[in-house]
Amino acid sequence: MHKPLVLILMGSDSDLPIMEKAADVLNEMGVPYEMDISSAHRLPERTAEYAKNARGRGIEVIIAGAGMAAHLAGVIASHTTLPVIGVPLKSGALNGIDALYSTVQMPPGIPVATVAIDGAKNAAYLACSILSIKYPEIAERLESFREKTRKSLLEKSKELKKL
Ligand SMILES: Nc1c(C(=O)O)ncn1[C@@H]1O[C@H](COP(=O)(O)O)[C@@H](O)[C@H]1O
Repeated sequence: MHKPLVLILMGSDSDLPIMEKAADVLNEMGVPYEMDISSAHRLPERTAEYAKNARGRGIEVIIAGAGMAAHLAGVIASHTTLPVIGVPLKSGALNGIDALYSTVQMPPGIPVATVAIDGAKNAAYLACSILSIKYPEIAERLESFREKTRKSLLEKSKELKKL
């Protein structure tokens, strides 16, 4: 069993249906990951420990997903210099706009690379891109995924023209 390179954290188990899409992509890409629930609001000490220990445990990228007042990714970024990818989640009365703003609007020096609302898949692809700098096999898998997407779209275009 390979040691996890990506840590996926989410603020609540209610975030799992979206956040497991990041796990699906990492599985497809053959990237070992670890996934857990940890809230900066409800479990502040544990969340800080997760972030502080991540690099020492061999984690290279962190993906953090949360809805509403989504401080999880930013708080994690404040405790580590690893790249942190934030996924604002659609939850609560404001449909994810609250989570988007609170994830993306970080003060200078503590960046969170923020993907779209519910963009868990792209968070995983971005994690793969970051890892591809060091791991040529991940770069190759990304290339072949892009090639597959390209071919499938061209095929669909051909089918459409037949109609
Ligand atoms: N934004 C945060 C944080 C945090 O930022 O630390 N912890 C939980 N939450 C979010 O609260 C929403 C409602 O959570 P519940 O469904 O557990 O009530 C979830 O989307 C979660 O990510």
